[in-house]
Amino acid sequence: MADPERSPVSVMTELPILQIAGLRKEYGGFVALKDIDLKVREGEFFTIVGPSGSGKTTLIKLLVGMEEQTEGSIWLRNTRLDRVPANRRPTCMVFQSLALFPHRSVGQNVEFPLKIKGMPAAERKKRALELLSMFRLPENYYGKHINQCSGGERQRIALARALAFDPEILFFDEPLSALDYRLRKTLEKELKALHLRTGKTFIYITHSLEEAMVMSDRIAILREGRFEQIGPADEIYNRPQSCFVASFMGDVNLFAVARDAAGSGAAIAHFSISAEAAAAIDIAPDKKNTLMVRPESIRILSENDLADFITRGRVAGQYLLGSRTQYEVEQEGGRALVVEAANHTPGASAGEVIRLGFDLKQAHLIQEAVS
Ligand SMILES: Nc1ncnc2c1ncn2[C@@H]1O[C@H](COP(=O)(O)OP(=O)(O)OP(=O)(O)O)[C@@H](O)[C@H]1O
Repeated sequence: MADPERSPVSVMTELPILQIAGLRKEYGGFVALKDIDLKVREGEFFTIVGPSGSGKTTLIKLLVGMEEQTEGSIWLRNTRLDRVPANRRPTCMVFQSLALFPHRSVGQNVEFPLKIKGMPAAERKKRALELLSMFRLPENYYGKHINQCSGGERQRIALARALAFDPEILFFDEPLSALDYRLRKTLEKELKALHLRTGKTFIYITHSLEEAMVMSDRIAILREGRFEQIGPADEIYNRPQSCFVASFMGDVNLFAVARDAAGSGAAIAHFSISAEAAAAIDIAPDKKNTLMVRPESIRILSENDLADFITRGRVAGQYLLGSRTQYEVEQEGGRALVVEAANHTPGASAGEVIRLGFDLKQAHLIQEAVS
């Protein structure tokens, strides 16, 4: 039996900075987290994404010591982190609410962790100014009050204060969700740059996949208290292991795949399929087989264009997305397809019946256990 006092990875050559083994959390009889196993590498930007109620906040609370797990263990390198009291953990949390002291100056806020450590005043000020300049906040902000600062500036101050703790791991609980779109986009890039500059381990939670994709080395998708998939952003986007993950990562087309009438190849309702593609799809007979195609992989075809999968549909909606246009196309049988085309390619207009197609290499086969 495994020794609960020894890190389960102590034999590995590269020790993860954080390891979670068999974590479970129950509130009364309700299971909020189950079977959570995870290894995070030193210096990684790791993001946990999941819908509301999936258990993101619960997981972060266990990691920072605000809640106690029902089962399992949490390790910081070779130390049982879950046995260290919350105020002594070498981690720091950045909240959506930021938790800054509103009636204190910017300088006092940033210096707070340094004061706790007993750093002399002059040294504290020097370090606080360095941290402020790291976040492009000029020196005169040092004496400003928090309530004189904008939302974006407060966000930067909270980050400067978090770094002043010099934590081993920084945890972020949806820190950008209250900000407007432009500011969020700017701060996403800043956070990513900050991560590269500091080399610290960041563990970030969000319900926004877009945010996760921009910043993360790896993403974990949390569903009903369990990890559904963990991998680099492009793998989660292009090769999801379930329809849940595929749909969670933006617009997608999911087609049920069945055997064709001859029983030798694959068929999808209302699509004509090339013989090569039909034969190349390896249907698992005991699983639910679904072909996933992202909107940008479906092309609007002229009458002579070829593709592995071809169908027709009527344009029901048309939405400009900057340099691309998204079309909602109704196929025979009532199914709606989502198609995106660059604006410099031939488009279509509302009500028009168009020919559409995609190739097998742009599609991804999802095979899931039938529940
Ligand atoms: N203290 C508690 N007592 C009972 N149930 C709780 C408690 N805290 C959370 N839960 C439940 O656990 C589940 C997970 O909650 P959690 O807050 O971790 O989800 P979340 O993914 O962070 O959601 P959101 O994105 O809405 O913040 C939810 O069903 C929630 O109702």
